[in-house]
Amino acid sequence: MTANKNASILQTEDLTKYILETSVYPREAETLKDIRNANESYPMGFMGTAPDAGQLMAILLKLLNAKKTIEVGVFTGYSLLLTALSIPHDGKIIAVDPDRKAYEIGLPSIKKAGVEHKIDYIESQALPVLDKLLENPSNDGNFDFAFVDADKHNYWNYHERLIKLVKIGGLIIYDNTLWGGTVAFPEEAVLDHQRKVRQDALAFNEAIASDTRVEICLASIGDGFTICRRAH
Ligand SMILES: C[S@@+](CC[C@H](N)C(=O)[O-])C[C@H]1O[C@@H](n2cnc3c(N)ncnc32)[C@H](O)[C@@H]1O
Repeated sequence: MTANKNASILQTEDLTKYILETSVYPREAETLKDIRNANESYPMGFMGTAPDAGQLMAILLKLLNAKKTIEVGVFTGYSLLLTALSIPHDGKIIAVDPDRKAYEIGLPSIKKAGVEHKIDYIESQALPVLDKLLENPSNDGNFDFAFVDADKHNYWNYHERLIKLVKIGGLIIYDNTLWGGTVAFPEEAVLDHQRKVRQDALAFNEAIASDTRVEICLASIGDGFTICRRAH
């Protein structure tokens, strides 16, 4: 068994296509489409957050009335723009990624959408930025929402920091936690290039499942979305 890269976690291209074409693309903002289109010709453009998972994230942001958020792993900005479109006019996103070149691909769409003022983009590795935020006690529990879609081996390090920065009742979402379905593959079916990140995903999934500080749902959407609600 190998992951079908066009089929998301559903593993059938037809079903993925049906969901996208029926309920996602017809309602997707033009500026988000622009980023998706730009990704098609950008190296590793497939890394953009899956639009159906993004649609779920937009609803959660609105249900939460999220105003202050953190994004770890921006790439060309699909999930960032989606977040900026889902929070109020005076909402703020601290968005961290060392790859400014990728961010600049999506920046014209972010500007066109009129939401650039909500974004504080920090060109950096995320851990030092989160540590810096934690140095200021007024940041404890000061964020409504965080989205993590970056280096998978650091997910637990991000979690230990974000659990302090996000308020009780706030959400942290981790992307790619099913890693193309490989988390459930027998070892011999896993391709060499999938092995390392699959191990990271397995370790993270096990750790988060026994973390009593959060309520969790591993939603089988996109490439696996682990939704955590800070419980205390
Ligand atoms: C899967 S992409 C993010 C996709 C993005 N959510 C979107 O919708 O387009 C992963 C991103 O994580 C970034 N990244 C990798 N290591 C990082 C780190 N230590 N801190 C912050 N970002 C990192 C990469 O530069 C890359 O842009």
